[in-house]
Amino acid sequence: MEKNNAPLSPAEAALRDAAREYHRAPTRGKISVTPTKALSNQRDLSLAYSPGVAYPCLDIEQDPALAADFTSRGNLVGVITNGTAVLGLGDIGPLAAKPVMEGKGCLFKKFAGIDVFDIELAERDPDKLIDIIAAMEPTLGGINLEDIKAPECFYIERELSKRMNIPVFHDDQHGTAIISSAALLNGLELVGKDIGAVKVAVSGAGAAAIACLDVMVGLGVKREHVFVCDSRGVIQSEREDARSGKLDESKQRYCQVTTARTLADVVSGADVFLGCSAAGVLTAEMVKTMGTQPIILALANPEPEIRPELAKAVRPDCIVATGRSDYPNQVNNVLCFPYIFRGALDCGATKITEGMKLACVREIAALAKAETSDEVAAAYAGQELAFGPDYLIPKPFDARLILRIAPAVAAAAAADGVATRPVEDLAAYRQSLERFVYQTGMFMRPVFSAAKAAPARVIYAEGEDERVLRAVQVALDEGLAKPTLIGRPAVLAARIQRAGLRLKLGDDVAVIDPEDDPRFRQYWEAYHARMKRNGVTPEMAKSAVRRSNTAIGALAIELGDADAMICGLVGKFDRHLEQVRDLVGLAPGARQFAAMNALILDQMTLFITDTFVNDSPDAEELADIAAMAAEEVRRFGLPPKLAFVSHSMFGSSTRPSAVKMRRAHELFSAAHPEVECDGEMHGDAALSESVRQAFLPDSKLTGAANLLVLPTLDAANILFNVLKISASQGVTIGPMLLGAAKPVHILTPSATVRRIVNMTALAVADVREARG
Ligand SMILES: NC(=O)C1=CN([C@@H]2O[C@H](COP(=O)(O)OP(=O)(O)OC[C@H]3O[C@@H](n4cnc5c(N)ncnc54)[C@H](OP(=O)(O)O)[C@@H]3O)[C@@H](O)[C@H]2O)C=CC1
Ligand SMILES: CC(=O)C(=O)O
Ligand SMILES: [Mg+2]
Repeated sequence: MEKNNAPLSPAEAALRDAAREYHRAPTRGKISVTPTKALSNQRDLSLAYSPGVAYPCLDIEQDPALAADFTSRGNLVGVITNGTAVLGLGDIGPLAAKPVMEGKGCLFKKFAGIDVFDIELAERDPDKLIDIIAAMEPTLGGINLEDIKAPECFYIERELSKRMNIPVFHDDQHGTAIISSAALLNGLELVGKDIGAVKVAVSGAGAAAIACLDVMVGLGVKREHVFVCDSRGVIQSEREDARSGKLDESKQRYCQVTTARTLADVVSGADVFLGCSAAGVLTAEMVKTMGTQPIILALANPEPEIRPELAKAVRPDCIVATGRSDYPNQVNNVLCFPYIFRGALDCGATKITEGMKLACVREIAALAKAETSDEVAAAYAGQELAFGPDYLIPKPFDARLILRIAPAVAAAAAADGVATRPVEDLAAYRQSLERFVYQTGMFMRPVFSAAKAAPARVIYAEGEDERVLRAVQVALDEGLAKPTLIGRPAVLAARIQRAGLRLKLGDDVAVIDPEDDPRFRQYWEAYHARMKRNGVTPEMAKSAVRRSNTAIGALAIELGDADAMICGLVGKFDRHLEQVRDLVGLAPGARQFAAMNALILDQMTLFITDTFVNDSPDAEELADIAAMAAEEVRRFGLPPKLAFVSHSMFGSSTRPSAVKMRRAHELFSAAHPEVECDGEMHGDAALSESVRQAFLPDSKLTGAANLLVLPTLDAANILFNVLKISASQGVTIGPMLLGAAKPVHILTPSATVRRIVNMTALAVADVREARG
């Protein structure tokens, strides 16, 4: 990556701006510390702090193992750097490294539920660094060293592992080694080459490269087949530093007696290229000279040693992996570090052993060859996920990573004798890990993937709204949709310019001018044809089409000019619904419209219905609404789990609304026996299995419900808004309109750009689903 003041392409400039905005707003940075206990009265205060806190303190003094029960230490990892080798950006210092460390913290949390303190230390002296980090043992359950440069990192990690009684892991070394080794094993299997016979050319001799090589040699690569370059060329015996004995021991292990001097020399004839160095150092010319079906692991971040398209252009037979998420085969340590720590923390491991690392290699390599689960297929809809040159290793959003790696690591820790709390029942442990699978990180992924696989034509009724224009820009950049804006061209152009957007009217984006469009006649005639038996004259049809952009959008869908519509950013929900009801109508089999909203909260994702349409649906209507809502939940790759919620708990009340909810559950359950559901029940019972089981141990609903069916519109709408406002970090999706004959979503005036983008993706995914 170029430094910030270098000229950037428009796409790179857009990414830079988006990244700055993402880091700055709505809160500064990416991570915060949140209390997990109530602290709302005098008693809480005396428990959380003095005097009550003294008791767990004294208990821990007596028995240090109790710190795992009484504090958050057992789930807390320190991501620690001194900023000397930050991604491929180099020695940018600890302060500038902080966004990366916060980022690692987010990944730990989202993928494995692990809390992180990111700790950036202004200290370069290895011995002092060791002392500082070792002194943090009482605070942390594990240490993830990050972006500390070689060769110091080897010494630092070795000494800390010796001194500390908690897992210490240098992510850039071992995380990278684990993933790249899995990719190498699978790549060699695909090209049918023997690991003992392949020639490996390497760019980089730092933390990542040396660790990768050590594992690869352990797996069978012959050391004499390995040729390594650092920033000064090939590491070989004639080099001045080699002759004078100044070569670090880690490089010395790979020093060769050879006439090769440059990367080009060693790449020639190589079967494998491993790059953990710097952007663009491997040229297309060099790739041309590689052996048959070469495997190229170009892992420098964020810009790899070579872009896959350049390598493929000269060698279509090559297999390429990079550290980036925008190409196939993302070899990135994010596939490993959340899960190896999950397993290590859960069994109280005191070390990360070779056995635990090899367990990760095995699981990751095997996972790429395992049959793809429904969730993964949904998450990466439209992509080829069969083991092959473009699918060497699993994808980061593969939910099975945690389910497979963490138990394998815990088992290996027990086998190696480092587990202080060995996991007794691995099957039960694996099941307990499912709670992490459907959390926020994964949530919109299936919908976006489905949309990207087949971008459909989405029409936006409020095209002139700046939020819509910004969302459309994102939709275009992401390849989510082919947009049509309803709006006056001059106004649209002025607002696009004022917002500094790049979308081009008529080019990227179609336009319907509500004041002057050649299709006007066609549209009002269609309106009239549809409404003439509702007392609408041709003149009234003309005026209705002129007055309502939502009507224009609905007619555009009706006449085949668009596939889906987003509207509702201005005006009342019910006015938009009226147009949709009249002009789009109900889907075959649907008996009413309904609305559902989703909340992505820290601990869970919740869908709530009916938030906007039906005042007080009866039991039959609620059962129908629940069925439509459950279907929509599946669109997110989630198995729906329904709770019909009420003031009543499994018959504790006989008031009409309790009876209604009970009946709604019975009707739904009879029609959809395959879906997990129960009711009527309290809201807490819906989310807590233990509360529910105290009343009904054999409930058909397991774990937490993810879809709450509420008795009335008031209840649903109020619940949704209260949750929305009380969850500071919550993301909301919706309202999703259920029951319409075509994908139409009526948003609300409070919709943000992000919500419009999400709803665009959902509308496109709906189109895809409807087309089958
Ligand atoms: N995809 C992934 O998961 C990961 C990728 N990486 C990437 O690997 C790269 C190195 O990281 P790391 O090992 O932690 O950093 P280090 O600083 O420890 O090592 C960097 C190495 O790259 C060498 N190098 C620098 N420039 C060149 C060049 N032009 N040609 C050949 N070698 C060069 C350095 O040479 P010298 O020894 O002479 O200074 C050094 O050996 C980064 O780009 C990082 O983003 C790292 C970890 C994970
Ligand atoms: C991925 C990573 O840790 C790095 O590039 O440094
Ligand atoms: Mg790193």
